[in-house]
Parts: sequence; structure tokens; C-alpha cells
Amino acid sequence: MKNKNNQVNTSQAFKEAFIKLNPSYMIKNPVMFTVELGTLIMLVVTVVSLVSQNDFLGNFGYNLTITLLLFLTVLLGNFAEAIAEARGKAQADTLRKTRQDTPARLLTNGKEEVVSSASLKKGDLFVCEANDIIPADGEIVEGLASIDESAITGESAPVIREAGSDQNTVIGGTRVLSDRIVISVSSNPGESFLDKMIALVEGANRQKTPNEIALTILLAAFTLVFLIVTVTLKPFADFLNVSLSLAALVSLFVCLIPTTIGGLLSAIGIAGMDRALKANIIAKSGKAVETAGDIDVLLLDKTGTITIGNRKATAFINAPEVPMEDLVKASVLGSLADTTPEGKSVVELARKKENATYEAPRSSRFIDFSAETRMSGIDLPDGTRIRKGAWDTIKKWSVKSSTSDLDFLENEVTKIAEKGGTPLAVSVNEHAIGVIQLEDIIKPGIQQRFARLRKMGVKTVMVTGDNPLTAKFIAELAGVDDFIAEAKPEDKMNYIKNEQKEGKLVAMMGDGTNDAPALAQADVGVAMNSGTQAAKEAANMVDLDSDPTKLLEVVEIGKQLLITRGNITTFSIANDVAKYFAIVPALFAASIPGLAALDLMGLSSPESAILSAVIFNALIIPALIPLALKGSKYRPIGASALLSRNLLIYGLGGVILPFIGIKAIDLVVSLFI
Ligand SMILES: Nc1ncnc2c1ncn2[C@@H]1O[C@H](COP(=O)(O)OP(=O)(O)OP(=O)(O)O)[C@@H](O)[C@H]1O
Ligand SMILES: [K+]
Ligand SMILES: [Mg+2]
Repeated sequence: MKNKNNQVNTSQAFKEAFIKLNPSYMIKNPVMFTVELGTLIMLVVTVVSLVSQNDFLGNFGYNLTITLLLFLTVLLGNFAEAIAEARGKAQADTLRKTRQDTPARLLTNGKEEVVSSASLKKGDLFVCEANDIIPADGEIVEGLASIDESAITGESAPVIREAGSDQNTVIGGTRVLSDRIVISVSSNPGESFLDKMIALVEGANRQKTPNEIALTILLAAFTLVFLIVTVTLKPFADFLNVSLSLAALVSLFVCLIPTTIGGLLSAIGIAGMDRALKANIIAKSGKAVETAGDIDVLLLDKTGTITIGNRKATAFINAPEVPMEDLVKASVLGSLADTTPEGKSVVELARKKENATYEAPRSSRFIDFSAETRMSGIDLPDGTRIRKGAWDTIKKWSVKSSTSDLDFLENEVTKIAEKGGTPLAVSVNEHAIGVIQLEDIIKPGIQQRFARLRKMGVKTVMVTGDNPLTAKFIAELAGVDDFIAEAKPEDKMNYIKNEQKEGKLVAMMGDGTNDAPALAQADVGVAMNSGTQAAKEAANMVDLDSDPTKLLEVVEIGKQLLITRGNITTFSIANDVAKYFAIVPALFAASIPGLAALDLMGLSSPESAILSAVIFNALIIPALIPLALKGSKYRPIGASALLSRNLLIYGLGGVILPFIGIKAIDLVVSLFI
């Protein structure tokens, strides 16, 4: 999140590192758990070597040193995880301050009563006015207000939230700046957006992602293989009359198993979630963040996602021989009960421009707008049927219209649509009588960012319920690769299913209830924070900035996470293999003259070789903490170029570094033993 202080408390993280030594916690990380076991074994050996002496038990001072170094290795792994978590904890504390108990003006049967925010339940209604802190998450059922959401988003510009629109949700802890709204509570105590966010940043219920689980299993398998390698070295050494102490065997084992990635794995995952949060993305799972790194197609809803979303009526166009007054009257009557911003703006335009107000006769029947029918309207008591909606539906409805009227209106509809406006046709008793022009504003700065997504190999597709001409205009202006028009909610979902059948990974960004099925179906569903409750619940991420191009950051964070994990794994395993060739010749060189040729390093003694390797093995973990937290940089240079580049740096580097590092440490260590 922006503007949030993010101070990392190092001493606190160090304390956490000790708490994490608990074996029931350690067992989740098999590699480091084995190191902990090794430490315990060495502790026992150290104590025993104090009273009884032989070659296998080794000497007390040396054993104690190895024990302490192994303990340090475990501790440093835990510290890496703790320091990654500490950043989230600082943010959680800031958020907690936002979640205080506030008075709520509960509304029951039209009467107001002040209660505590903690007692609000799902479905309760409450009132908020200027300067009130909104006591709970909810949907506005009446009115419109400007709201300061900076406590959550860090963004100081106020946002407009309005009943009946796709921008009708409010978050507990944010502040109303103007006007009066009635809100219906959408979550029970303890389950609010803030509660979920706090749990998320604290990593309280962080689940390992499928990728992480797979890697953990692989690393455990490696550990087992190296256990066998180490154990079989003992009879081999006996046969050759080389004395190998228990300390040497345990140390060799710890040096060979992938402790570097084992110690940093969870820190890498936590840091990825943390980067998402810094980009103002609330990711409900780490899996979604990782998947985002591999996305092929991005679907975007038009209204409210690519455009600002409060479409306003700006003109009435009447059919020939239909008086303007009749069109305006029918438009207003057909919009009186329409709670959408489109409907309200029609009534508004009639009042402002034509100075016309009308009231619906009693016992009229209202037909609500739905994305499915794409029209709305009213049936008057005298039998008059008024409908307004998308041109293709109204055209079908208007069976009694003359061809010339239909031709005229179709021409007007085309003109509006070609400029990116949304035409709403109006029909009375199956006669089309005119068109209302709706206009919307495209969110700024979109085009370049879609171009970058294209460069990353992501195809962008706009899906909309609007007509093909409007869709085409907005699609070109926004710079998306393709568009789908006249899409009903299930069309959006089916498009995603089809792409998925072809093996593609699909992301969807949307804000409306009509986007919810698609958001749930997509591999990565991102809801606009401004969107409806249904959209936010169906999605696996929420973008606090309601920015449709935010997927760019999400993809980069996902790729970064995958690449960082890949790089450190490569490095860790290359390191371990190199250590084998650095230490084993040193252990046997004295007894097998043939091996001396392999002893490239010429380490000062077998004991010093072992010690130096263990020290190197422990220190490499903190050395890589900054990389694990910051992540490898992602460059859009293509997958194979990236792979060969990283293999070169982390694979080759991982092989070479231990030779240099261990030799340098050996030079120092040999001064002491
Ligand atoms: N209040 C309304 N009354 C009648 N018709 C409407 C109303 N609002 C929209 N329409 C018509 O229905 C069509 C579909 O609307 P819908 O909101 O499902 O899709 P959309 O406008 O493309 O938005 P999105 O891109 O968010 O899906 C609109 O293009 C418009 O022609
Ligand atoms: K190791
Ligand atoms: Mg929308």
C-alpha cells in the first residue's frame, strides 16, 4: 500500500527466528527440519565427546563449533522468513488503527438509533452523512456520496459511490465526505474487508501454493538422496582407512542438502504477496499471484473497467413525426424506477435540458434493467408499454415500426456508436420513437500500458454488453487487441472456458455483478475496488486503485516470484553439487594419492575444509535475503532468452562461488586451527 510506513523490526524478527525453532513448525520445511535434527545429534555428540574420546566421536571443541554453526544455519533460515513476515506485520498494525469501534446510525423501520459498529450484522441498514466514518462494509441502497478511501488505498482523491450502480460498495473504516447514504451491511463482524486484509498481510493463513508444495517435495527427495550419499561414504572411508568423524559426516550432509532454497523458500513467497500489496492489489491467495505470471489472455469488461463507468445521457434524438416532448416523456417514465446511473441520468437530462418532469401513475408496473435482456421500462395502467434499451433488442421489440423509421433510427444509433457513445433506443407500444445518447469517459493512460502487456505476450480482449460499433471505438481508443460485443454474462464466462480448453491461462478484470461468473471462472480474477460486492467476492484479487492496466504489475510480480524462486533454486543446487567436489577430495586426498589431482583447492586440512564449507553454507542464506525479498528483476526478453541468461548467472555462478568462498574462509580458519 502506498504511504504506509514499512519499517522492519530486525530484533523482533530475530526473536521470531527462535520461536520458529519449534519442531512442530519446522517439520513443514523438511530440509531445514533435517538440519535441526543434525544440530541435535551434534549437540549429543558434543556432550558425549567431553567424557569419551575416539576418532569417530571427534574432539569436543571442534564438535561444539560445528554444533553452533549448524544451529546458526537453522536460525538464519527462520530469520529470513521472519523478516519477510515483519514487513506485513507493520502494515497490519497500521490497518488495525483504521478498524476501531465507531458509532453506527442503525435504521430500523425508518427510525434511527445509535449502536456500536461491532453489533452490526449482515443485512442491517444504517445511515452515513458527511464526516461520518463508515462503521461496516456494505452496499449503498439509497443515495450517492463522495468517499475518502485513503485509509485503505492510500489514495487521497475522493471516489464517488452510488446506489444502483456497479460502484455501490463501501468499506468500513473509510470516511464519507459529502451527502447522505443508506447502506446495507454486507459482512458479519470479524469478516470485513479490513479483517481479511489484516489476516492477509500478517500471513496468518498463508497457504503454500501448489508450486511451493511441489518444490518442497522435490527438495525433500534431494535431501534423502544426499542422506544416502553421506551414509555410504562412511564404509567407503573405513575401507580406505580414512577416519571420518561424525561431525564431518553431519556437516557434509548439511552442506549437500539444498539449505539455501530451503531457508529462503517461504520468504520468497511472502515477499511476492507483499509486493502485490504494495501495488495496491489485495490477493486472496499466493496461487493467484503466481498464476498471473503465466497469463496468456486478459479479458476486460468495458463499462466501469476500461471506462469510468457512470454513463451519462447527453442527447435525445426523436424519430421523424414523433414530437420531442413525446420522446422525452416516454424516456423519463421508462426511467423513473431505473436505479442505474444510465436511468437516473436520463431523468436528469430531461429536467435540465427540456425542463420536463413527469410522475408515474399509481399501479404502474416497472421492468428493471438486466444485463440479460439489455432493456428496462414501464407498463402504465392504461396499457401503454414503454421500453428502452440496446438497439438490437428494441428493434426486435418494435414490430409495429415502419421501415423508414427503423432506418432513420438505425442511422442515428450508428452515428452515436461510431463515436464511442452508447445508444439507448426508446419504444412505445412496439413503435420505436427515438434514441437517447449515453456517453462515458475512458480511463486515462491506458493505451501505452496495454502495449507493454502485448510485449509481455499477453493478449488483451475487451468484452462488453454494448453494441459492436461502440465496442470497436472504445477498443481502438484503449488499444486492446480484440473485442467481443453484445456479450451477456454467460458469454463472458464461456469465452474464458473456451480459451481454457485450449490450454490458455486467462485473467479477467471486471467490476459489475454481470462480471461475477467470468471473474470466478478465470484463472486470475481481478475485481475493481469500486465494483459490486458480488464481483469482489467472485474474484481472487481486488485492485484498490480500480485500474484496468494494473494486470501489468500483477503479471510482473507473478513472473518475478516464479523467476526468483527458480533462480535461487538453481543457485542452491549448483552450490551443493560444487561443495561436494570442494570437500570430498580434501577429506580423502591424504589417503588416496590419486585424489590429490582432484583437490584443486588445496584446503589447509580436512577439518578446516569442513568448517569452511559449513560457514559458507550458513552465510549464503543471509547473503541472499535481499534478493529473496526484492525479487529478481523481470525483463520482457522472451522466455528462452531469460532462461539461458539466468542459468548462466545462477547456475554457473552457483558452481563457481563455493570454490572461491570456501577457499577464502579456509585461509582465515586455518589461522585458528
Ligand atoms: N438502464 C438501462 N436501461 C436499458 N438499457 C440499458 C441500461 N443500461 C444499459 N443498457 C443497455 O444494455 C446494454 C448492456 O449493458 P451492460 O451493463 O450489461 O453492459 P455494458 O454496458 O457493456 O457494460 P459492461 O461493459 O460493464 O459489461 C448496454 O450496452 C445498453 O445498450
Ligand atoms: K546446503
Ligand atoms: Mg462493468
